[in-house]
Amino acid sequence: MEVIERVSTIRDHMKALRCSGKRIGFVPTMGALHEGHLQLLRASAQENDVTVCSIFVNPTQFNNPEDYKLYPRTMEKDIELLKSVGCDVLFAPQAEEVYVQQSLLQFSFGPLEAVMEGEHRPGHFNGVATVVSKLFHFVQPHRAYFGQKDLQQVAIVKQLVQALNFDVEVVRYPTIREEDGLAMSSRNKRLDQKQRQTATILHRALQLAKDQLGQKPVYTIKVTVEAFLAGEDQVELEYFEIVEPDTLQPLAEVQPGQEVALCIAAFVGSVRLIDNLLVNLNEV
Ligand SMILES: Nc1ncnc2c1ncn2[C@@H]1O[C@H](COP(=O)(O)OP(=O)(O)OP(=O)(O)O)[C@@H](O)[C@H]1O
Ligand SMILES: CC(C)(CO)[C@@H](O)C(=O)[O-]
Ligand code: BAL
Repeated sequence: MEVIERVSTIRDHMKALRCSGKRIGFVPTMGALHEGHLQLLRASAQENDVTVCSIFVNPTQFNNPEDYKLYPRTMEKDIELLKSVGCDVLFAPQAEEVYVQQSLLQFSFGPLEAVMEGEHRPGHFNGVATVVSKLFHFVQPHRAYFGQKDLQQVAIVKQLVQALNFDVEVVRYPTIREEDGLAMSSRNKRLDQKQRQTATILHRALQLAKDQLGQKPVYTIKVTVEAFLAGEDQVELEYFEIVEPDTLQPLAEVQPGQEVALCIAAFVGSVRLIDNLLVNLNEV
């Protein structure tokens, strides 16, 4: 596996690969890799000639400085894991090179960024859109893989690709979970043993809501989920929403046969976690 730090080097390397007719798959990450990331990488390795992974803890998408400082960084172990799944190129740039000047770019995603992560993490999607645009320019992938765990991020990236005419196919890959249902996430590494057990409450809350879908009104389901989390020590619910899965707009009611997304964000101790479930109302 090639490990590349410099922007000029990755540009030259990718240009050469594209010119030789290779199909390029790309998995952007912030590192501290886990099985969720590895599945995205395996899918890319299977569906493309060359797989590139980026590891870059992007400062502009953190609305909370403490979250940025404490974000897990495990580069040596990450390199071993990348080799084990057949990744061809790791791009791990320095922030000074990605941001040669303070970023002044302003994106606007309209209603899509007015809810959930966009509402609760001001500036977050502007930082994501900025860095994803830069990474797409550097890597020039044919396909880019993103996890369903960050459902709103996938929708933002799809809108970005359309708005800027990037010639990139965006693939949404299903959420990979621990055996007890907790969605894998790099931030899980910051949970202590007790909090790690408690953290399954996000998934349990989504299951509880799913069981009531189509039987109880949306408002009642939301109140039930709020009460479920309110009873738990060290847990603070930020939002629970039932939304349309593409526009991410909250639904006041649901119809038979409709596809909906159940989305949740909550603090467990000081660690903020998110999760979601896609549900077809015909199947509940
Ligand atoms: N459990 C998972 N299943 C599938 N994809 C995942 C999972 N966790 C993360 N991803 C995807 O991996 C890519 C890189 O994510 P990132 O490096 O931020 O890791 P993360 O585990 O989401 O960490 P955190 O949420 O703590 O930032 C994103 O597209 C993300 O959606
Ligand atoms: C897409 C991404 C790598 C941009 O920094 C990040 O938001 C992530 O890891 O999901
Ligand atoms: N995995 C999404 C990136 C973030 O939470 O900042």
